[in-house]
Amino acid sequence: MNHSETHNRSEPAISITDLSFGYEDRQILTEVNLAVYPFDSVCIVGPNGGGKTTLMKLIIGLLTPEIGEVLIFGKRPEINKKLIGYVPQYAVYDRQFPISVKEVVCMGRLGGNMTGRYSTEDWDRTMHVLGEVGLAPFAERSFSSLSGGQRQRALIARALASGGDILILDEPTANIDQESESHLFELLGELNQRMTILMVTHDVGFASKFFKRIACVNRRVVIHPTSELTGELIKEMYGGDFRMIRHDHTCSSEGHRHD
Ligand SMILES: Nc1ncnc2c1ncn2[C@@H]1O[C@H](COP(=O)(O)OP(=O)(O)OP(=O)(O)O)[C@@H](O)[C@H]1O
Repeated sequence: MNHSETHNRSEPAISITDLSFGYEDRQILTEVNLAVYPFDSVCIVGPNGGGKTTLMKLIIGLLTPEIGEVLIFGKRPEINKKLIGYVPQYAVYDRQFPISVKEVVCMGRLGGNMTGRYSTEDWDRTMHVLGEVGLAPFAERSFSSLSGGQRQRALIARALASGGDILILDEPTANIDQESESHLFELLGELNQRMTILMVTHDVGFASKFFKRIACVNRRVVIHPTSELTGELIKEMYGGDFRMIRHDHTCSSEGHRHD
Protein backbone atom coordinates (compact mmCIF):
# COMPACT_ATOMS: atom_id res chain seq x y z
CA MET A 1 0.00 0.00 0.00
CA ASN A 2 1.43 3.40 -0.90
CA HIS A 3 1.18 6.68 0.94
CA SER A 4 -1.77 7.95 -1.19
CA GLU A 5 -3.96 5.03 -0.14
CA THR A 6 -3.46 5.67 3.56
CA HIS A 7 -3.44 9.45 3.22
CA ASN A 8 -6.56 11.54 3.75
CA ARG A 9 -7.71 11.93 0.15
CA SER A 10 -9.27 15.31 0.73
CA GLU A 11 -5.78 16.72 1.32
CA PRO A 12 -3.68 17.62 -1.71
CA ALA A 13 -0.80 15.44 -2.86
CA ILE A 14 0.81 18.67 -4.11
CA SER A 15 -0.08 22.05 -2.74
CA ILE A 16 1.48 25.27 -4.01
CA THR A 17 0.65 28.53 -2.25
CA ASP A 18 1.52 32.06 -3.40
CA LEU A 19 4.73 30.88 -5.02
CA SER A 20 7.03 33.23 -6.92
CA PHE A 21 10.40 32.28 -8.35
CA GLY A 22 13.08 33.78 -10.58
CA TYR A 23 16.62 33.09 -11.77
CA GLU A 24 18.90 35.97 -10.81
CA ASP A 25 16.86 39.08 -11.60
CA ARG A 26 14.43 37.41 -13.98
CA GLN A 27 11.00 36.54 -12.65
CA ILE A 28 9.88 33.18 -14.07
CA LEU A 29 6.83 32.26 -11.99
CA THR A 30 4.51 34.70 -10.25
CA GLU A 31 1.89 34.08 -7.56
CA VAL A 32 1.30 30.45 -8.38
CA ASN A 33 -1.47 28.68 -6.47
CA LEU A 34 -2.20 25.07 -7.30
CA ALA A 35 -3.66 22.05 -5.53
CA VAL A 36 -3.35 18.58 -7.02
CA TYR A 37 -5.26 15.83 -5.18
CA PRO A 38 -4.31 12.15 -4.99
CA PHE A 39 -5.02 10.22 -8.21
CA ASP A 40 -5.43 13.37 -10.29
CA SER A 41 -3.65 13.55 -13.66
CA VAL A 42 -2.52 16.95 -14.84
CA CYS A 43 -1.01 17.82 -18.17
CA ILE A 44 1.31 20.84 -18.02
CA VAL A 45 1.41 22.95 -21.15
CA GLY A 46 2.68 26.40 -22.11
CA PRO A 47 5.00 28.21 -24.47
CA ASN A 48 8.76 27.60 -24.51
CA GLY A 49 10.43 29.26 -21.57
CA GLY A 50 7.09 29.71 -19.80
CA GLY A 51 8.42 28.01 -16.65
CA LYS A 52 7.14 24.41 -16.88
CA THR A 53 10.41 22.67 -16.03
CA THR A 54 11.10 25.26 -13.33
CA LEU A 55 7.72 24.50 -11.77
CA MET A 56 8.45 20.74 -11.82
CA LYS A 57 11.86 21.33 -10.19
CA LEU A 58 10.20 23.37 -7.44
CA ILE A 59 7.72 20.55 -6.83
CA ILE A 60 10.42 17.91 -6.49
CA GLY A 61 12.56 20.18 -4.31
CA LEU A 62 15.46 20.67 -6.74
CA LEU A 63 14.71 24.40 -6.48
CA THR A 64 13.41 26.31 -3.47
CA PRO A 65 10.77 29.04 -3.80
CA GLU A 66 11.82 32.56 -2.86
CA ILE A 67 8.27 33.43 -1.91
CA GLY A 68 5.45 31.06 -1.01
CA GLU A 69 5.62 27.32 -0.47
CA VAL A 70 5.32 23.88 -2.01
CA LEU A 71 4.01 21.01 0.11
CA ILE A 72 3.99 17.32 -0.79
CA PHE A 73 1.35 15.53 1.28
CA GLY A 74 1.57 18.40 3.75
CA LYS A 75 5.37 18.44 4.09
CA ARG A 76 8.25 20.18 2.36
CA PRO A 77 9.53 18.41 -0.78
CA GLU A 78 12.89 17.58 0.82
CA ILE A 79 11.07 15.63 3.55
CA ASN A 80 8.65 13.79 1.26
CA LYS A 81 10.82 13.52 -1.86
CA LYS A 82 10.78 9.74 -1.63
CA LEU A 83 7.09 9.84 -2.52
CA ILE A 84 7.89 11.40 -5.91
CA GLY A 85 9.27 9.71 -9.00
CA TYR A 86 10.69 12.10 -11.60
CA VAL A 87 11.39 11.43 -15.27
CA PRO A 88 13.58 14.38 -16.37
CA GLN A 89 13.40 16.01 -19.77
CA TYR A 90 16.77 14.72 -20.94
CA ALA A 91 18.19 11.54 -19.52
CA VAL A 92 21.22 10.94 -21.67
CA TYR A 93 23.46 7.94 -21.20
CA ASP A 94 26.63 7.75 -23.22
CA ARG A 95 26.05 5.09 -25.85
CA GLN A 96 29.54 3.74 -25.21
CA PHE A 97 28.86 3.40 -21.49
CA PRO A 98 27.93 -0.23 -20.91
CA ILE A 99 25.03 0.10 -18.49
CA SER A 100 22.25 -2.45 -18.38
CA VAL A 101 18.53 -1.66 -18.23
CA LYS A 102 18.26 -2.99 -14.68
CA GLU A 103 21.19 -0.84 -13.55
CA VAL A 104 19.57 2.30 -14.96
CA VAL A 105 16.36 1.44 -13.13
CA CYS A 106 18.11 0.56 -9.88
CA MET A 107 19.79 3.99 -9.91
CA GLY A 108 16.34 5.30 -8.94
CA ARG A 109 16.89 3.64 -5.54
CA LEU A 110 20.02 5.62 -4.70
CA GLY A 111 18.02 8.61 -3.43
CA GLY A 112 17.09 6.70 -0.31
CA ASN A 113 20.26 4.66 0.00
CA MET A 114 23.14 6.54 1.57
CA THR A 115 25.68 3.75 1.18
CA GLY A 116 25.78 3.96 -2.62
CA ARG A 117 25.36 0.19 -2.77
CA TYR A 118 22.24 -1.69 -3.68
CA SER A 119 20.50 -4.11 -1.36
CA THR A 120 18.51 -7.22 -2.26
CA GLU A 121 15.41 -5.13 -1.61
CA ASP A 122 16.61 -2.56 -4.17
CA TRP A 123 17.06 -5.27 -6.83
CA ASP A 124 13.69 -6.85 -5.96
CA ARG A 125 11.99 -3.50 -6.34
CA THR A 126 13.87 -2.95 -9.62
CA MET A 127 12.62 -6.23 -11.09
CA HIS A 128 9.11 -5.50 -9.86
CA VAL A 129 8.91 -2.09 -11.57
CA LEU A 130 10.54 -3.46 -14.73
CA GLY A 131 7.70 -6.00 -14.80
CA GLU A 132 5.17 -3.22 -14.33
CA VAL A 133 6.37 -1.34 -17.40
CA GLY A 134 6.66 -4.57 -19.44
CA LEU A 135 10.46 -4.61 -19.64
CA ALA A 136 11.35 -7.55 -17.39
CA PRO A 137 12.73 -9.58 -20.34
CA PHE A 138 15.08 -6.68 -21.16
CA ALA A 139 16.60 -6.35 -17.68
CA GLU A 140 20.06 -7.60 -18.68
CA ARG A 141 20.15 -5.83 -22.05
CA SER A 142 22.25 -2.73 -22.54
CA PHE A 143 20.21 0.45 -22.08
CA SER A 144 21.50 1.90 -25.36
CA SER A 145 20.13 -1.07 -27.32
CA LEU A 146 16.54 -0.17 -26.40
CA SER A 147 14.20 1.69 -28.75
CA GLY A 148 13.15 5.24 -27.85
CA GLY A 149 9.81 4.05 -26.45
CA GLN A 150 11.44 1.26 -24.43
CA ARG A 151 13.99 3.69 -23.03
CA GLN A 152 11.23 5.97 -21.95
CA ARG A 153 9.52 3.09 -20.13
CA ALA A 154 12.83 2.16 -18.47
CA LEU A 155 13.14 5.75 -17.24
CA ILE A 156 9.59 5.59 -15.90
CA ALA A 157 10.56 2.35 -14.12
CA ARG A 158 13.54 4.19 -12.64
CA ALA A 159 11.17 6.89 -11.34
CA LEU A 160 8.81 4.22 -9.94
CA ALA A 161 11.73 2.53 -8.19
CA SER A 162 12.14 5.61 -6.03
CA GLY A 163 8.64 6.93 -5.48
CA GLY A 164 5.23 5.34 -5.67
CA ASP A 165 2.78 8.18 -5.02
CA ILE A 166 3.43 10.99 -7.47
CA LEU A 167 4.91 10.55 -10.93
CA ILE A 168 6.24 13.64 -12.71
CA LEU A 169 7.30 13.42 -16.32
CA ASP A 170 8.94 16.22 -18.29
CA GLU A 171 8.14 15.85 -22.00
CA PRO A 172 8.40 12.07 -22.20
CA THR A 173 6.88 11.92 -25.68
CA ALA A 174 9.45 14.22 -27.32
CA ASN A 175 11.49 11.51 -29.05
CA ILE A 176 9.13 8.58 -29.49
CA ASP A 177 6.84 7.45 -32.30
CA GLN A 178 3.07 7.48 -32.11
CA GLU A 179 2.70 3.79 -31.31
CA SER A 180 5.12 4.07 -28.38
CA GLU A 181 3.23 7.16 -27.29
CA SER A 182 -0.04 5.18 -27.21
CA HIS A 183 1.66 2.50 -25.10
CA LEU A 184 3.01 5.18 -22.81
CA PHE A 185 -0.47 6.58 -22.21
CA GLU A 186 -1.82 3.07 -21.58
CA LEU A 187 0.88 2.60 -18.96
CA LEU A 188 0.19 6.00 -17.41
CA GLY A 189 -3.52 5.12 -17.28
CA GLU A 190 -2.70 2.00 -15.26
CA LEU A 191 -0.33 3.89 -12.96
CA ASN A 192 -2.92 6.62 -12.44
CA GLN A 193 -5.12 4.07 -10.64
CA ARG A 194 -2.70 4.33 -7.74
CA MET A 195 -0.61 7.44 -8.39
CA THR A 196 -0.97 11.15 -9.01
CA ILE A 197 0.49 12.03 -12.41
CA LEU A 198 1.85 15.31 -13.74
CA MET A 199 3.29 15.50 -17.21
CA VAL A 200 4.82 18.35 -19.17
CA THR A 201 4.03 18.01 -22.84
CA HIS A 202 3.81 19.87 -26.10
CA ASP A 203 1.50 17.24 -27.54
CA VAL A 204 -1.60 18.68 -25.96
CA GLY A 205 -4.19 17.24 -28.35
CA PHE A 206 -3.22 13.64 -27.67
CA ALA A 207 -2.42 14.13 -24.01
CA SER A 208 -5.78 15.72 -23.25
CA LYS A 209 -7.48 12.38 -23.94
CA PHE A 210 -5.71 10.94 -20.96
CA PHE A 211 -5.39 13.79 -18.47
CA LYS A 212 -8.17 14.95 -16.18
CA ARG A 213 -6.87 18.51 -15.98
CA ILE A 214 -4.68 20.80 -18.00
CA ALA A 215 -2.46 23.48 -16.44
CA CYS A 216 -1.17 26.30 -18.57
CA VAL A 217 2.17 27.62 -17.30
CA ASN A 218 3.21 31.00 -18.61
CA ARG A 219 4.64 32.92 -15.67
CA ARG A 220 1.27 32.36 -14.01
CA VAL A 221 -0.42 28.98 -13.75
CA VAL A 222 -4.06 28.46 -14.69
CA ILE A 223 -5.69 25.05 -14.46
CA HIS A 224 -8.82 23.73 -16.19
CA PRO A 225 -10.61 20.38 -16.39
CA THR A 226 -9.79 18.80 -19.77
CA SER A 227 -13.52 18.18 -20.23
CA GLU A 228 -13.74 21.86 -21.06
CA LEU A 229 -11.46 21.38 -24.05
CA THR A 230 -11.74 19.85 -27.48
CA GLY A 231 -8.71 18.43 -29.29
CA GLU A 232 -8.98 20.98 -32.06
CA LEU A 233 -9.25 23.85 -29.66
CA ILE A 234 -6.16 22.71 -27.81
CA LYS A 235 -4.17 22.46 -31.02
CA GLU A 236 -5.27 25.92 -31.93
CA MET A 237 -4.44 27.09 -28.46
CA TYR A 238 -0.95 25.69 -28.81
CA GLY A 239 -0.23 27.51 -32.08
CA GLY A 240 2.14 30.52 -32.17
CA ASP A 241 -0.16 32.43 -29.91
CA PHE A 242 -1.35 30.10 -27.20
CA ARG A 243 -5.01 30.43 -27.93
CA MET A 244 -7.97 30.20 -25.72
CA ILE A 245 -9.11 27.52 -23.45
CA ARG A 246 -12.52 29.05 -23.14
CA HIS A 247 -13.60 32.20 -24.90
CA ASP A 248 -12.72 34.26 -21.86
CA HIS A 249 -9.20 32.86 -21.37
CA THR A 250 -6.04 33.63 -23.27
CA CYS A 251 -2.67 32.04 -22.73
CA SER A 252 -0.02 33.72 -24.84
CA SER A 253 3.58 34.86 -24.61
CA GLU A 254 2.25 37.96 -22.85
CA GLY A 255 0.89 35.85 -20.02
CA HIS A 256 -2.27 34.05 -19.10
CA ARG A 257 -5.32 36.24 -18.81
CA HIS A 258 -8.81 35.66 -17.62
CA ASP A 259 -10.76 38.59 -19.08
N1 LIG B 1 19.36 27.53 -14.22
C1 LIG B 1 18.85 28.58 -14.88
N2 LIG B 1 19.42 29.81 -14.77
C2 LIG B 1 18.92 30.89 -15.41
N3 LIG B 1 17.82 30.85 -16.20
C3 LIG B 1 17.20 29.66 -16.35
C4 LIG B 1 17.69 28.47 -15.72
N4 LIG B 1 16.87 27.43 -16.04
C5 LIG B 1 15.93 27.95 -16.86
N5 LIG B 1 16.11 29.28 -17.05
C6 LIG B 1 15.28 30.18 -17.84
O1 LIG B 1 14.01 30.25 -17.22
C7 LIG B 1 12.98 30.30 -18.19
C8 LIG B 1 11.98 29.17 -17.94
O2 LIG B 1 12.65 27.93 -18.22
P1 LIG B 1 11.90 26.53 -18.13
O3 LIG B 1 12.88 25.50 -18.56
O4 LIG B 1 11.25 26.40 -16.81
O5 LIG B 1 10.76 26.73 -19.23
P2 LIG B 1 9.85 25.64 -19.97
O6 LIG B 1 8.47 26.17 -19.96
O7 LIG B 1 10.07 24.30 -19.36
O8 LIG B 1 10.46 25.70 -21.43
P3 LIG B 1 10.52 24.59 -22.61
O9 LIG B 1 9.12 24.38 -23.09
O10 LIG B 1 11.36 25.26 -23.63
O11 LIG B 1 11.15 23.35 -22.03
C9 LIG B 1 13.66 30.24 -19.54
O12 LIG B 1 13.77 31.53 -20.03
C10 LIG B 1 15.03 29.65 -19.23
O13 LIG B 1 15.99 30.12 -20.13
